[in-house]
Amino acid sequence: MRSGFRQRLLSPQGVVTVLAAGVLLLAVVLAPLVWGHDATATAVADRVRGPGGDHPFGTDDLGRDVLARVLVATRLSVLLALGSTTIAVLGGTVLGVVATVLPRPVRRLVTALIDILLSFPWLLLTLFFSVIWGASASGAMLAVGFAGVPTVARLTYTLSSSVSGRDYVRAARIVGVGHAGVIVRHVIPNILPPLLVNTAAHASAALLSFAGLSFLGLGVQAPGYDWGRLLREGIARIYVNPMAALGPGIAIILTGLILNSLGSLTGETASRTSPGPKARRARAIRRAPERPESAAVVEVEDLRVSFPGPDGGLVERVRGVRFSILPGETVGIVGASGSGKSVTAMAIAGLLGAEARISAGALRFQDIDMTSPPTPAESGRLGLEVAVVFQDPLTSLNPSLTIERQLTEVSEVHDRVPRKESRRRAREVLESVGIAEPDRRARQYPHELSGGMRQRAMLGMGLMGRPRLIIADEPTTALDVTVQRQVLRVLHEARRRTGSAILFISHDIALVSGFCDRVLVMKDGEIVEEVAAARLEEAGHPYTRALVACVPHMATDRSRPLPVIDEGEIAEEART
Ligand SMILES: Nc1ncnc2c1ncn2[C@@H]1O[C@H](COP(=O)(O)OP(=O)(O)OP(=O)(O)O)[C@@H](O)[C@H]1O
Repeated sequence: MRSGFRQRLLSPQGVVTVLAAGVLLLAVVLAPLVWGHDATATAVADRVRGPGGDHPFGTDDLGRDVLARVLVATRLSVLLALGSTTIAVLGGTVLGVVATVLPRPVRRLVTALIDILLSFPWLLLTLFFSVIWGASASGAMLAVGFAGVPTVARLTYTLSSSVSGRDYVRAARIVGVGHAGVIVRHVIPNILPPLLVNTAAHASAALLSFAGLSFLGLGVQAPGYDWGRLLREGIARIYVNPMAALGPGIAIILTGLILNSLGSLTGETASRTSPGPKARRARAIRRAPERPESAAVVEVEDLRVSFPGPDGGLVERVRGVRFSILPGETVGIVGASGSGKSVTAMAIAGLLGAEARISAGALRFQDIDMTSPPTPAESGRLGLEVAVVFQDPLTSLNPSLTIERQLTEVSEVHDRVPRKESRRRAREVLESVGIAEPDRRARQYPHELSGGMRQRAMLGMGLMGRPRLIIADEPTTALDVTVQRQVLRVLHEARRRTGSAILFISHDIALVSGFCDRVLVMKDGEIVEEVAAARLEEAGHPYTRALVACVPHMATDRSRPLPVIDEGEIAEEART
């Protein structure tokens, strides 16, 4: 993993970038000490000289060495650019990340404000702010910094919104990780690479803006000087000594290039490094009250889920769904894409976003009423007792955390299990889900595992708790048939060992009927039929019969095309 970074570092671009950054750093640190005297010593007899042996860039109108002044100005120019970049990046990142977890109306307000500010050109904003803070070095630093906040905030908001919709963030929420934990552990490590690249690009733009402000007389004031100020002084003498203007100009361009190259190098690095700070939080867990063994794990009565439609109204996607799941039972939901299978399952797990409007006669997991937001203790229990395995193994796991870290999160957050113990347990669980060499695999990142292993690792996350319900949302769709079987076997084994119930979602009625005890058939947001898996052939609803008819069997005539589901025919048949 890190060899990729080494390769990049050892590439011609990497070597040149590192050497150039080293020279720049030396200039920042040493130039004022080494050339400080030459930069300020006046020699009236030598004033306004062109480039020559003693003065490679010539002299200014007080006879001071221009090259020495350009070198000495490196410190102030770079530090001011970095200062304003820090303001922009810190302010923008905090605003962008926090905006993603704000309630919808406030979030809209904040993003609208960011968009309005973005519609003004950066330079215009900078000039506006520099008028507020006055023509000084610190005023210009604040102006350039604050003018950059909206750009960084927009980028951060877009990046973190896309990450916070990922399955592994949803999984972390199930585990009960709060907003701060999700941001620190899951969002920031995954938006860091593009942010770092952007920071470097921002630093080089800030350097330019600073030079611009000083050039206009709004930045660094005499007797101080940065490259922008030197440029301003040099322009006046450009026909006598072009190097007086070109010198600081070249310094600005070279430094901008170094910052940009560092950005791409660092961006690549960040995507391959392990996570940043580790937030740890444990919650008091209220143990589940004793319940009779036969009581349903899941109870759903007249569940309706709506989402805002394109015209602003609500569109009902799940309509009057009703079913229950007993302990240890395996229930399958089949149906066409968009029929509401996932929405139903996510409603049970409490994982629908804030935009979903849920109403139900009853929506209960164990004794937890899922129609209202869970209390902290209930969240803790949900984290331990509901396991979710999503369809896409690549988005199900956080790419910036090792497998072990993702598994131990559950027990550390909820069970206050010491790190060493939860690591031991993680290895046990990995072994139990059929992952060979659990020690080695635990230390790897998701991309180093095969698709089937990632699915099993995801199931392992659920098994780190005390699952009463495993929701498997199309867990095998992306896998080949052999791996599908392994994953199903592991699911089956997990159910046997833990006594957990399974809600298994799939398009594939053959798979569901082979794996589940009972099948719910969904169509257009409704359960049109509930049937024992063994009696699917006797299904009464035309849609179920059509689904079953599409599955080839030993007696299927292979010379003829498989039947196609005809919606019109089914509707007609259902009416009669
Ligand atoms: N957050 C959301 N906002 C708006 N509409 C949504 C949202 N989530 C789901 N829907 C809509 O609800 C309907 C049911 O979606 P759901 O994901 O449950 O389908 P599904 O049966 O699981 O399909 P698939 O098998 O393709 O995953 C779809 O029309 C989908 O577009």
